[in-house]
Amino acid sequence: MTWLITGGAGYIGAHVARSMLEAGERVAVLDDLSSGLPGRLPGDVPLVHGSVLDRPVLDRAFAELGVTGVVHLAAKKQVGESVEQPLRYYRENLHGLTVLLEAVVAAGIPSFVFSSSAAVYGMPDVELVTEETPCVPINPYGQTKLAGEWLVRATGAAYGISTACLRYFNVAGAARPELADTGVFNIIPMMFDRITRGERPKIFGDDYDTPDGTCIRDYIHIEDLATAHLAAARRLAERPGGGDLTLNVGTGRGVSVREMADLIAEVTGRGDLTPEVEPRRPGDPARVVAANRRIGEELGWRPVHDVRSMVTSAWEGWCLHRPQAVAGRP
Ligand SMILES: O=c1ccn([C@@H]2O[C@H](COP(=O)(O)OP(=O)(O)O[C@H]3O[C@H](CO)[C@H](O)[C@H](O)[C@H]3O)[C@@H](O)[C@H]2O)c(=O)[nH]1
Repeated sequence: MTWLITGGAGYIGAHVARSMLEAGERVAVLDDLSSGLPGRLPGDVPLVHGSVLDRPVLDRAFAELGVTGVVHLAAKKQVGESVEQPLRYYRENLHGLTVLLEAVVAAGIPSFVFSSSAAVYGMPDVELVTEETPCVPINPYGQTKLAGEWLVRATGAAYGISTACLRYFNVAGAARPELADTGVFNIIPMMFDRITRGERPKIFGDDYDTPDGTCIRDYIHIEDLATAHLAAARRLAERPGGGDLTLNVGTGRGVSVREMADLIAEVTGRGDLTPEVEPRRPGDPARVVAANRRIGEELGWRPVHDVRSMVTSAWEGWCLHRPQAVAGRP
């Protein structure tokens, strides 16, 4: 099989590509390089510079590369930006998916893995979020992921394509510093950013109904997330002809913002910069932790990395990508 990974030069995509290559799969990448970096990929991986919105590029790539399965990760993923620019998010995430699926159907490709998100659940009011927990997304980003799942399942059912929708929880860490996330959009890089400026990290709200008052999340190491894609892709390849899987990809362990801040202080050696508590950030659920039984049963997958290795590897990546900032810190 040859798997085409859309968005394969991105932070998550490059880790998925690496994991699949190491397991002996044949991989090619399609990326518009709007945020992806070609240097994240081994030189011998075919890289098509193009968008999932560009049907002729897709048709050509499928034919020339002999693509037999797609792992679709190319998408916009910033919640705040999606509120400001909903049309852009619907266009890139949902229209892009539609064009891609049309090309998949036309080419007769039998397997499709879709990158979904815990954002589909919105503000879940449960201890552990199962795949049956109602999906009530609260921002355009989550809406495009939920509607994307519907579209993937409906297309799979209509055309006999085997599909998997993977709902990622909070992704963090890096397999190697060069592959680290370069964005500053999530708690770990946001706290690194403050710390390297010599500023105190911020905690958005400590009056939630949780043991220490701060929000709880389920952080999943990017290498574990990548092996979940590998396992899903292999499962689809083994069972062609249709059928769909919808799976949470999380650890089942909750970590509070306060615990994360303590760990970050320890790893960066800046315990002197005690966090400052800010008001709650609008739209933050108190607790989002995955039930991960289904993915264990379906794919035999389980996470093996802990939160400390996520923070440590993310910090190594941060230091590599911002050497001056880190060297110049007070
Ligand atoms: O400097 C910071 C940054 C974040 N937080 C807090 O840390 C928690 C995690 O925030 P992130 O921004 O890292 O992640 P979210 O849980 O808000 O969002 C993530 O998970 C969502 C699904 O639940 C979506 O997938 C989204 O794209 C992804 O970034 C939140 O309580 C947030 O308020 C802080 O206290 N201080």
